[in-house]
Amino acid sequence: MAERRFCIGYALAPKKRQSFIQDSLVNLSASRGVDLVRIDTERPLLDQGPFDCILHKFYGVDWRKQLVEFRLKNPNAFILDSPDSIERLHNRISMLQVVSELKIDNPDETFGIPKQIVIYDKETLFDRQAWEGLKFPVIAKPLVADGSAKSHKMALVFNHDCLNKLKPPIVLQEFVNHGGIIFKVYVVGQYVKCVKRKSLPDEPEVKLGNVEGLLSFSQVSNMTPREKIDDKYYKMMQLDDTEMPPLSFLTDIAGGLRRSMNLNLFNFDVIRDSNIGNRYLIIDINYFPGYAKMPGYEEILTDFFCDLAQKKEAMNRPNNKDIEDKIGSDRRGPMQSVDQEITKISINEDVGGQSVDSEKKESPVQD
Ligand SMILES: Nc1ncnc2c1ncn2[C@@H]1O[C@H](COP(=O)(O)OP(=O)(O)OP(=O)(O)O)[C@@H](O)[C@H]1O
Ligand SMILES: O=P(O)(O)O[C@H]1[C@H](OP(=O)(O)O)[C@@H](OP(=O)(O)O)[C@@H](O)[C@@H](O)[C@@H]1OP(=O)(O)O
Ligand SMILES: [Mg+2]
Ligand SMILES: [Mg+2]
Repeated sequence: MAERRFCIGYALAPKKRQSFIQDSLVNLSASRGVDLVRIDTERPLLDQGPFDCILHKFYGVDWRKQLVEFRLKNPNAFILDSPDSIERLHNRISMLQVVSELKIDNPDETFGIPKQIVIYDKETLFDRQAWEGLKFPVIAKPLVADGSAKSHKMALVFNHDCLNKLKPPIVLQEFVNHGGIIFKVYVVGQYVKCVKRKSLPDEPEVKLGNVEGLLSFSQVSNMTPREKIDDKYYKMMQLDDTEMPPLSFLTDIAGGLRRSMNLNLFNFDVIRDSNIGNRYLIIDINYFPGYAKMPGYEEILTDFFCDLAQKKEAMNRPNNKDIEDKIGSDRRGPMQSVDQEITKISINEDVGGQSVDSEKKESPVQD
């Protein structure tokens, strides 16, 4: 009998396709029965396939409609992840709200988010009352985080004098000294991996190079060669002495976020407060981040795909009790909970106003 293969269609922007779809991943997945097939987003999705799973980081009203139609025709296929769930990460307030609601019992470490306010118009920007409780310096971030270049344009603001340079809607977030190092925590289903990266230096140093009361920057922790973050990178960037946060702590946070956001593929940025050594702050969550920079990304992603394939196979069997038990004893814990999340997809038919038009989105500072 012919081998049953699991077909994953991917819809990714060219930059993401280039970084993520590498031969090493495609070949490893293929050797384990998983085919990665490019979806031509210029053609109707329903004319392509068949697909057991759709992997996407692609936006727009039309794409959402196509996913709704695909879902109706293929009720047993997985869609990673649901556009509604991803949408939450496109707004820097709803993105971090989920962190504030998370409860984790940990005697040794605490976590939260920096103090922040949202400003929708210029009037409120100059209203001192709106700033109550917020201390300089602050980071002005565009409210929208849709992946456009503008949505990554930030500004460090040191005083009230340069506020006219800011363009609402923005989030003003207190700058927290964190020793110039950021932890990026990658989540792939139940798998969690933390890496270190260079970040903004602490306040006195960052203030030095600034004369105007405002310092613009963009994707500072992404200024890294497009290669894997490994020990060589840590040495080169002088990051090797920095202690990682406890992995069990990060895994608890990752699991909590995964469940409450109903997402499988994301990363979150964590900084450690220099003044309170065991206090961690989550400052950003990104959908489908740059996994290719994660050491061993091919194995990690392939394991995840194979888990999906196994689950699909189990779902197709008339009596799947034994298989469910087998998957349940998997080394990464029960698949059931992950897959309940994957299959529990609701795509809102009413997609008006949800599209992402990168050119129309504003940056926080005047161009
Ligand atoms: N509250 C904060 N305190 C100190 N530094 C911060 C804070 N918020 C952000 N930063 C710094 O600014 C950088 C960019 O911020 P943030 O991660 O929110 O932007 P982003 O454009 O969404 O990033 P990404 O490229 O990860 O999507 C961070 O990597 C970190 O170096
Ligand atoms: O550029 P890379 O592939 O490495 O991935 C980056 C990704 O860019 P891409 O999805 O457009 O490619 C970004 O997504 P958008 O916010 O722009 O949607 C964001 O998630 C970054 O945090 C990722 O970097 P990482 O945090 O993993 O270092
Ligand atoms: Mg970030
Ligand atoms: Mg981000």
